[in-house]
Amino acid sequence: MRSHEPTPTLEFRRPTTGEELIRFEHLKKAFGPKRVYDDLDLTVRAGETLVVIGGSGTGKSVLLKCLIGLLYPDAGRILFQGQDLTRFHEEDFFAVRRHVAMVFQGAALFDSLTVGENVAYPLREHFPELSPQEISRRVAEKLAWVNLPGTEGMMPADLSGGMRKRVGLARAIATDPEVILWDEPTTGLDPITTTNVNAMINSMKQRLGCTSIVVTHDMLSAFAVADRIAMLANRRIVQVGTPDEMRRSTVPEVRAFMDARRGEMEGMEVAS
Ligand SMILES: Nc1ncnc2c1ncn2[C@@H]1O[C@H](COP(=O)(O)OP(=O)(O)OP(=O)(O)O)[C@@H](O)[C@H]1O
Repeated sequence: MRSHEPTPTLEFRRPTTGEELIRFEHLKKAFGPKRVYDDLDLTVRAGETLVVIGGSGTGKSVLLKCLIGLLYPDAGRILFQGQDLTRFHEEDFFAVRRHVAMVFQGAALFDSLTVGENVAYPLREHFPELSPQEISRRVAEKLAWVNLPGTEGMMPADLSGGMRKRVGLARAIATDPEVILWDEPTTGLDPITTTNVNAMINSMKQRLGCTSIVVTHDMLSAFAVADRIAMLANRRIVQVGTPDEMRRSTVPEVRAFMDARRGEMEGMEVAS
């Protein structure tokens, strides 16, 4: 919880591709005795897909949660177009979430609402001025984008896991966010659905021109979508680079992580 000094609400301007959009600076975070970050630095550029890799429990999801105000770091700054989000109160993050949408690990749908009502939910929250016709139009558009046209009247319980995931995505992108956060988007999915999710991440970039941060330990997925890959280990980012730079890395933590996943990587080389 923040102290009650006045904070500005987020001022957003459309970024130019390649400019610095988000910067995590000297971030520290602990849960009791468990130190997650000691001094974490990471920059995200507008229009890129940045994949954050790292072992289990290294703090990949915590990073995304700090960005949308579900958690606060203990020290350091999170700059969004130069505005320090760590000074924002919880209620100020409402404005941030219109521009930064998170696709959760589970689809986290409202089971008592239809598919259409689920996708309409953030639109009603963030754009109360929209007419019911415009909301229906946008819902239909987003469901078509995730290859689920005409499913507005279905209930979440009637959908397969992969379909639920896609409805979750349609809901996350309903407000046309500039930044999409993907938390383990391919975990637990079969290979075909995984390929579809990777294609979706790439197509959102083409369609929305958005910036994505993808948290995963699925290296196939990482290499399929990343412009750059950041490796989290030992409570900090140990290297950021293009997929090729990471493949050729001599940083011990990166090498160890890649070597442990050699099977996956070889599969990828055969497949490509
Ligand atoms: N709300 C919380 N309260 C206490 N500890 C937490 C909380 N959220 C995360 N942690 C701890 O912080 C550490 C980092 O968690 P995080 O979920 O970011 O890991 P991760 O890298 O995403 O792991 P995984 O790949 O297994 O999902 C873990 O040790 C986790 O138990």
